[in-house]
Amino acid sequence: MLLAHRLSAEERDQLLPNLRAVGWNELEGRDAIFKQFHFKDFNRAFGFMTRVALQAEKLDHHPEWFNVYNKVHITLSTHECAGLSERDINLASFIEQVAVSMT
Ligand SMILES: C[C@H](O)[C@H](O)[C@H]1CNC2=NC(N)=NC(=O)C2=N1
Repeated sequence: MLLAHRLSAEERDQLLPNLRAVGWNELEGRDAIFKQFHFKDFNRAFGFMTRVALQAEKLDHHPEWFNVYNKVHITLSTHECAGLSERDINLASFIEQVAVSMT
């Protein structure tokens, strides 16, 4: 896989507004993005996680996440570059598509 690089200020200005608009935010104190999802019940939440997990494995890019019942909290960051890379943006975009289809 291509080496990941931390997004530049210009790249962030270009790529983050779409994700901010749907609830993703940059963390303070860590170069990562975060969003909380709420579903109707555990089945929906876990179905969502299953679909994201399979894609994450395919991309070899995995979410840090927390689930209880119908809540899923997700943090995305790239270890290789110790921060936010295009891989996180791509995975977040995929996650959004799945979430829309599950709510
Ligand atoms: C060796 C392998 O490419 C790395 O461990 C992958 C696996 N999944 C990963 N997931 C995330 N979110 N960030 C990474 O840097 C990462 N690295």
